[in-house]
Amino acid sequence: MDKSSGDEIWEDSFDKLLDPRPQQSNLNIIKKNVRLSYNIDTSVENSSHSIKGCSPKSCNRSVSISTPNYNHLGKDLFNCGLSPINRLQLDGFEDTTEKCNADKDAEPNTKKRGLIVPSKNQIDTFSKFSNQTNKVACASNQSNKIVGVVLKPGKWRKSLNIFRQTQISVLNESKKLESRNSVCQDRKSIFLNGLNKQNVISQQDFYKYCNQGKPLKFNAAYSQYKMLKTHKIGEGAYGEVFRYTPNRKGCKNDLVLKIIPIEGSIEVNGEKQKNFSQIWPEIIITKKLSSIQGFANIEKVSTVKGKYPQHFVKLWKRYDDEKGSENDHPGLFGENQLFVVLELHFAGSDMSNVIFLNSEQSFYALQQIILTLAVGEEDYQFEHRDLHWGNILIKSTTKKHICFKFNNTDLIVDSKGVNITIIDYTLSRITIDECCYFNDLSNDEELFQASGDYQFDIYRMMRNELKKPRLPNLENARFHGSYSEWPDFLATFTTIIGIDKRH
Ligand SMILES: Nc1ncnc2c1ncn2[C@@H]1O[C@H](COP(=O)(O)OP(=O)(O)OP(=O)(O)O)[C@@H](O)[C@H]1O
Repeated sequence: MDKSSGDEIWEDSFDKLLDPRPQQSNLNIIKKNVRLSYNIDTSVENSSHSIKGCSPKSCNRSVSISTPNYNHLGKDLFNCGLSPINRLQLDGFEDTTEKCNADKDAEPNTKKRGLIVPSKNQIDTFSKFSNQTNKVACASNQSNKIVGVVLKPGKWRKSLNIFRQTQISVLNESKKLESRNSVCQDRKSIFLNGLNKQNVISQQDFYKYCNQGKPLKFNAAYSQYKMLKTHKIGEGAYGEVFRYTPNRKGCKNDLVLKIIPIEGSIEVNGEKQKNFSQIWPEIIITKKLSSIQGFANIEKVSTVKGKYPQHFVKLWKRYDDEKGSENDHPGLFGENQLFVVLELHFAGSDMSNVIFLNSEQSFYALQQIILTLAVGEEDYQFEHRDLHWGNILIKSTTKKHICFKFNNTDLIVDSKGVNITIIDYTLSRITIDECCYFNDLSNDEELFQASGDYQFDIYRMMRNELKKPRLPNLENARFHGSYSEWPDFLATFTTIIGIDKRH
């Protein structure tokens, strides 16, 4: 906000907190040109102010943005059907503000958990245009709006899978889409500058990494007697997550098990199971980042074999009854099924389910997120690449401060009672000893066609950034998509905290 403009009138304690902090600017952690908050505080809700130099026209935003940021600056404040500002409306989404004329005669959209399924008209339009361009134009909409797969904000992979399952006949009409799907589902981890043989991790190498000679028996390794107060707390497209208190002395932390089926031939949750090589980057990344404040703390990785233990199946059913699961029933796994189990420290609830007590708390949570990313990037050229609020966990803490070590400099941030943890490195990238581990996102064409939230615009914007000519070396790869994500992230984040009146 331009202070000379007399706009201080709109400033509140939250904006003041966003003044660049000299220490972090000097370290290049906070860029000087990071956009400040748009004052999405409670004070702005009943106002219709604008920010100097950033009128909707002068903002120069792409017409494909489904959640234009400038909406909350003008009279359309909080009136965008796709905006996270109206997050609660998204579950039963009806886009009343930006309907395509072509939709007028369309049958109503089918709603399935977590997914806003496009109408037949939208899909036809999608198929028609997707062969020509990766921006799907809506015939009657002058603004070239993306109408591909409309996904719920946050975890998108399951929604995408459900879309594939439910719309399979329509997708079959488009050969190009069909072939993209098969490529996409057979996603491969790629080592940027590794040798070919490094692409393949043998079972034996994997077991060795887990300190095992062979897979353990699932039922015995995770018998219910070793675990107290076990319950399912979450799920992803790749696995189930259970929380428990270890039944052993001296173990202070609750742990979570992330159980991921691998190497099997049956599809699970609409995805082909990963093989050892494909899961390898996630394991390496999790282990490497584990010692950095703000990343998930891992206790151990193991490989187990066998049917899903009955006590986990019961907990899975309970979760399904209470909350509804989008995943396949784990009873489908046979005796020979292999699973990789990640044992992580319990790190709290994801941000979409947390209500901050005040603006300070949310601001310091943001500081923690930024510093975590900064340290990860500095130490390992880490990029998360899917950092939506479902992948940020928040836990209360009695510690007054959270300490980070950035480039041998200690940085201390107030906790304000919250501790953040960044999770889910499925799409992340890391460089260790000159070897870069990542999943190739470029095959996930539908992800770049998705709309429904500003989150999906970010994916497109990042892809465009990466398409810009550059030298194929690591230094360059590192430069792209680094701190440049922050302004948008910051804007989204401040939007999010503003909308839910969390302060
Ligand atoms: N360390 C943890 N502490 C607390 N909850 C966790 C932890 N790790 C995972 N979870 C919970 O489990 C859910 C799924 O975990 P995660 O995102 O790692 O799975 P995934 O299969 O990789 O997801 P995706 O579908 O995005 O690929 C999270 O959203 C979160 O609610």
